[in-house]
Amino acid sequence: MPRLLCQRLAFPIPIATSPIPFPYFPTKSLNFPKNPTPYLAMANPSAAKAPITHVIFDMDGLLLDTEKFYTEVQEIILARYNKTFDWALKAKMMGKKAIEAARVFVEDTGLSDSLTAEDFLVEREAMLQKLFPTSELMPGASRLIRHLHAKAIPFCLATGSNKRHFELKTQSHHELFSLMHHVVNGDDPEVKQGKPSPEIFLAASKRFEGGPVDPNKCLVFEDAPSGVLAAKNAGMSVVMVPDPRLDSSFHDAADQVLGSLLDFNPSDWGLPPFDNPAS
Ligand SMILES: O=P(O)(O)OC[C@@H](O)CO
Ligand SMILES: [Mg+2]
Repeated sequence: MPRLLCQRLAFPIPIATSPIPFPYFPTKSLNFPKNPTPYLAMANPSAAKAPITHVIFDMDGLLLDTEKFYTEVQEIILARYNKTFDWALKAKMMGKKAIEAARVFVEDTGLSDSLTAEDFLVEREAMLQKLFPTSELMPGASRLIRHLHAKAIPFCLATGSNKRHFELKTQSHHELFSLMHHVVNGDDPEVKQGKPSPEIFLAASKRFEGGPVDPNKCLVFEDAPSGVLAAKNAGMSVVMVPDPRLDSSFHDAADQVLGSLLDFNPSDWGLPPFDNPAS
């Protein structure tokens, strides 16, 4: 398996050459449904990797530095119950639709007798609405989006965030996010189940010009284990840019792992190279 030396992480990162056997179930419990409906990949897993023609971006934690807001608010709520928030719980919640993440939160913290998932969402909403408008871009996000746009590579957004939260988070980044061909939100009618279901990425692939796009030709960028699984379950390739505090065992399913979008080399995926790689 070729090994890509990744400058930032300073250790070789394997690029998966053989597709992950499908249906793919995580090696670690990611709060998968009790009787998991096998998410059979839509693409033939043995097919050689087609060149990438379309890109699908995740948003929270990948393009915008917003996961810290969820953590901050959840720590405040847990402190009221003398409990602490940890990255094992974070790994299970991130990337999910709000109500699905809320159910994980109240169950895993043992609060379900005193706090319903719905009440948790109400409690955190006011605090999040103050924080979201201050959302900043992750390193490399603007450069990559503008590069793909300049080279006419179709790209879109598929985020577990609902439309209201999307608007709050992007309100000072309108011009950049307006470059997206389309946006699929977590509360989209076509998205019945959140990540790791492949639904949101399959819905996103359908809405490109001439869609649905062959999943084999789609490259997803994600930060969360649930998002990486969703991409693999959709038969797509996925570059993971995880928070350094996330346990590295959650990197296994990704085709490539980077320390930052600044480390992404489009040529690795048959995409046009940056005009000025050092920028
Ligand atoms: O899918 P993304 O954009 O990461 O959104 C997830 C969000 O619900 C917070 O974890
Ligand atoms: Mg994310």
